Amino acid sequence: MSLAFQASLFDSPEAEPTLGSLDGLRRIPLAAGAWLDVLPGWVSDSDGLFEQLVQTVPWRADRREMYDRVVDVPRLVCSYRDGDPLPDATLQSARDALNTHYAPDWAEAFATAGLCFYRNGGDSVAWHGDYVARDRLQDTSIAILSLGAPRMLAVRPKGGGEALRFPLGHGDLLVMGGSCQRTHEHAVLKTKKAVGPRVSVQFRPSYARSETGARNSPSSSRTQTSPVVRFSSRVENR
Ligand SMILES: O=C(O)CCC(=O)C(=O)O
Ligand SMILES: [Fe+2]
Repeated sequence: MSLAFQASLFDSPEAEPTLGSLDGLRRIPLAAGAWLDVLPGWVSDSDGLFEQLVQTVPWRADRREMYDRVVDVPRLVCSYRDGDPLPDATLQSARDALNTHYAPDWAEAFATAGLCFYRNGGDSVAWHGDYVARDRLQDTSIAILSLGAPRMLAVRPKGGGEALRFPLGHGDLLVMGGSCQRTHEHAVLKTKKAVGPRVSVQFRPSYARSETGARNSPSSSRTQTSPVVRFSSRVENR
């Protein structure tokens, strides 16, 4: 897979990724009990981590049924279930640190990891609330670690309202919490700007699922066959 990622100016080539303190998280309250926690630059020296994930994760190209046709999901994905070893020790440490930090607030630990690979500005995820979590009455937290080229994560209230846009850069952390999955939608929209590749790592409690609802483990996804995800409530390919 070719990589047009411009490595950070500050990473030394042999540097190991380092997790910063989560004490620096800043909370942004949204309407209706939703909130976001943001921490730019949580993971530093992460060029090697990014490149390793791009090269070694068994990325899968999903297809999904949209009304009467089957379309490509516009990004590559790989899902790690509760108990699956993660593809890099830093991701394990990141999930442990998040669980330690948030443990006093809720009982549902981050357990799974969904990885998305956005190859360029044409890759995207359409407006959605994460599967299962959006239909629950209880609050859910989902943490996103962004690596590689910056992309904008947009968040808006369900049913209309102003969209907030958060630039997620290399090593940045954003946690969606409270009622966010059921009262708000989020998206990484396509852009015509020339943007490099990006990997998003989403940590979720075990019941919550990514936008497509896909839950296959890496072992079941190593084949290059692309299962069709039957799920068509939104227009995906825009
Ligand atoms: O790319 C991201 O950071 C968000 C991905 C996402 O929302 C999803 O897969 O459910
Ligand atoms: Fe999502």
